[in-house]
Amino acid sequence: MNPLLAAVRGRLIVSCQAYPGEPLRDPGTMCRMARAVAAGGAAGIRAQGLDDLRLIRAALDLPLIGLWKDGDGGVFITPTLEHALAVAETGADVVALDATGRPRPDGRTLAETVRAVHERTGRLVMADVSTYEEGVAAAEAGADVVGTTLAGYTPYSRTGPGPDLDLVARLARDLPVPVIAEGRIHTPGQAAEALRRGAHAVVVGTAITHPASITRWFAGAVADAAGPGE
Ligand SMILES: CC(=O)N[C@H](C=O)[C@@H](O)[C@H](O)[C@H](O)COP(=O)(O)O
Repeated sequence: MNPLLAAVRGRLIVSCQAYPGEPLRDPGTMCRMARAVAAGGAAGIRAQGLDDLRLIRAALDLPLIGLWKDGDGGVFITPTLEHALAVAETGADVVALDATGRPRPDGRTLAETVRAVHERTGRLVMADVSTYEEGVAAAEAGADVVGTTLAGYTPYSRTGPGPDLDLVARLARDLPVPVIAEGRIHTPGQAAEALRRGAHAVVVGTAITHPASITRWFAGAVADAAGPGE
């Protein structure tokens, strides 16, 4: 197994991302976030945006999964080969990209994109998928690792409040490449369960690095407990 993938086996990877318009949307801030989660035991970092990736790469030696979100509908996670090459250029070890069955904006197939990333950069490719069929196709297309990142985020995939651990288990059972559980893992128990269901590693983002969401969870619970006011 590739040493980078071996290094994250059975471990937690933390996604450090802030969204457009948010107060923490700043490469220096995300770099500090990455250092903070590394201090807490993260075995790898997943991050978005070329500036964030460059800073995090310079600050940390941990395996780094990079992506570039562009656009907000359809294929937006590292949507084209140009985006993927730019992510590789930052020094990220793994290029994460949309590997759903939807047409890619540059007209390339997933297999063509994966091959070009391998040949031109030598980086690993993480295929972000939303269904079992997409996971199988991504492995056939040459992806080095498959993530359940987009489960619940395509119009045709199962949506639920929690992670799709059945999808993790089925992919882990059938694919010849490691499967990373990612998406809506909100508790340590869910992260542990993902590993028990066969995941190679677990990516957690929101529940660790997105204070607005975490605050909303707590504020909602407190408001529910308080009940209707006077
Ligand atoms: C669907 C999409 O755009 N996912 C993104 C992919 O990088 C991030 O916004 C997520 O935070 C990440 O996947 C981790 O998941 P969660 O934050 O649920 O732990």
